[in-house]
Amino acid sequence: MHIKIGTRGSRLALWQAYYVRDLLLTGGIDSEIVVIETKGDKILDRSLSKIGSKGVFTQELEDQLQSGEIDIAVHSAKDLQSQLDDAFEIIAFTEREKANDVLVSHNTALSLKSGETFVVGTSSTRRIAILKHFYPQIKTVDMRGNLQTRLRKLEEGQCDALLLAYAGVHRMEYDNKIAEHLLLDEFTPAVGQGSVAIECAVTLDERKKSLLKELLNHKETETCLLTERAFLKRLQGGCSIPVFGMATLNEDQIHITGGIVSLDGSELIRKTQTGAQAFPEELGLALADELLEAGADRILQSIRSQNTLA
Ligand SMILES: NCc1[nH]cc(CCC(=O)O)c1CC(=O)O
Repeated sequence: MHIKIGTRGSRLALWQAYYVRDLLLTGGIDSEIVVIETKGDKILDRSLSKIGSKGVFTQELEDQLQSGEIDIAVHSAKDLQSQLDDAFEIIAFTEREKANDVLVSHNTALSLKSGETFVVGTSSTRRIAILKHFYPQIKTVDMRGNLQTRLRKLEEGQCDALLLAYAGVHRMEYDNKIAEHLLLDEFTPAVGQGSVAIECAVTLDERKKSLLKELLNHKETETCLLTERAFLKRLQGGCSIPVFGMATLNEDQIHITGGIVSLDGSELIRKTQTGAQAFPEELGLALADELLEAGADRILQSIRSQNTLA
């Protein structure tokens, strides 16, 4: 059997594709990597919320899954929208890396906790709103592009530090620039952060599907991500909405903590729920419902009206 792996061309995306290729090789399966450029890779000068975030990094990959040019598409799980088109499915989530965010700088003495004022580069609405909530002394500047581009901008002095996912920083071997590991109960990650999702067309050969699942899927991570993604789907949070959520598994219990922050950081709602491992989606939906009742509904409304005005 031979598998064609579709991926975007950034260094992090290629790392993910080679990681999947290695897992397949360990199981005796040969594969090749097909690099596909997406709209999100081409458009760097406008904010994602303006080009319409839905599928900008996935459309071209899905086109090639559908036509059979590639067997699987490899994504950072957090970049994959919570509601896939009916023609596609996620067949595997790889084992999650540590999911926390980190502060990255040439000056590794920098710290949010220090209370000092400095400039942080990030385009994530979640990170900006959480910074405003817990660390109002910090200034932020918009910082798009892949990790290498952002690090170059840091080097040029456009900001003092970047706020990034540990997983990407570690995979790109920039660990020596980590100034601070941020707390999971302040900077709760985006849903899916740290795991790689494997997508295929529902029509893919069943033999291929079951072998891919066996070699690539990490059961515990899958349970956590199914919980988180059901939660996100109910809140309808794309990347332009500061929703956060993270599930962990302890014996046969899933714990999920999740919430939402208003764009100006003034209001942050967080809730935690625990449920049986056998019912991840139900737990994610229950947490979302609890949040909606506790005021997330109102925050979402106000964010949506601000986004349409922008
Ligand atoms: N939105 C871009 C993106 N998608 C996945 C990662 C990091 C790796 C991961 O979480 O899988 C990043 C960069 C970042 O947020 O720092």
